[in-house]
Amino acid sequence: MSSLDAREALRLDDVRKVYGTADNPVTALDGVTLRLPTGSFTAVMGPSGSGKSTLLQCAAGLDRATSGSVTVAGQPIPTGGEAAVTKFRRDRIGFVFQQFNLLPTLTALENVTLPARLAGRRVDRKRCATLLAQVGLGDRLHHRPAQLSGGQQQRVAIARALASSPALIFADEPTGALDSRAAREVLALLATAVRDHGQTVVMVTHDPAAAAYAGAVVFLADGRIVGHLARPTADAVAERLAHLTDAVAVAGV
Ligand SMILES: Nc1ncnc2c1ncn2[C@@H]1O[C@H](COP(=O)(O)OP(=O)(O)OP(=O)(O)O)[C@@H](O)[C@H]1O
Repeated sequence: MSSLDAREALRLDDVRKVYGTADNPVTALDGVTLRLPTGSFTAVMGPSGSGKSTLLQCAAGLDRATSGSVTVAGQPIPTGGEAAVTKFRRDRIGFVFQQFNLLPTLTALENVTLPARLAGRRVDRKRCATLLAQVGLGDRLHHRPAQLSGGQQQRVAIARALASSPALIFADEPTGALDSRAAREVLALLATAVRDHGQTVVMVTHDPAAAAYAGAVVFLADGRIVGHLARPTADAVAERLAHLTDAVAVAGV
């Protein structure tokens, strides 16, 4: 595939991220190369401190890699000022966070239309309402977040992420604040967005049961990709993860 191939929703080439000072550097990502095709659902897993959040931050343009390149749907993340990167993110990337990140004073529908309003795009309220109906909240359009359960709030956040038809959705521990039933509903929605609508999703999770909803799992340890599992089951993921955590402990990291 060429470097401008839009069938590749995400491409990382030899991405390194070093925090700290020259005297005391912390290498959070140590040469990560990754290609994710459009329409894929990938879970990113690894021991604590392995670089999962850093990978997501750099891949989403929320933080800048120290070296290497990140390409979203064939377009490199701009290297210019913050305004260009913000526009790039708004146009191409959706986010789902552990704590939902809804605005408490806005209704469900207003939360879903907000990104378009902020970006100065035409607001398609009908489409946003349809998305809320698709995530099972057709009768909650005018409720505020405090009037919704955690699972319902996360479903609003998913509708919000889908509203701009982004090339890529990043989900950071999307089920971390939910009970297991609400978690299953949220994961099923993400999987449906991928299967039925060709959405691309990258999800950071600690939970093997959540990872099993993805089509593939990428394992990180010590800032490097150390494994890949296609068609994961919760048991297979848990086993791989246990080995990784043991290996990190043995290495004294
Ligand atoms: N802003 C920062 N400044 C310095 N070091 C950092 C910073 N952010 C992360 N790190 C370090 O980079 C490494 C990777 O951190 P990261 O948060 O990406 O790991 P993680 O896999 O997401 O961990 P967890 O599962 O615990 O959330 C760790 O060693 C961490 O201490």
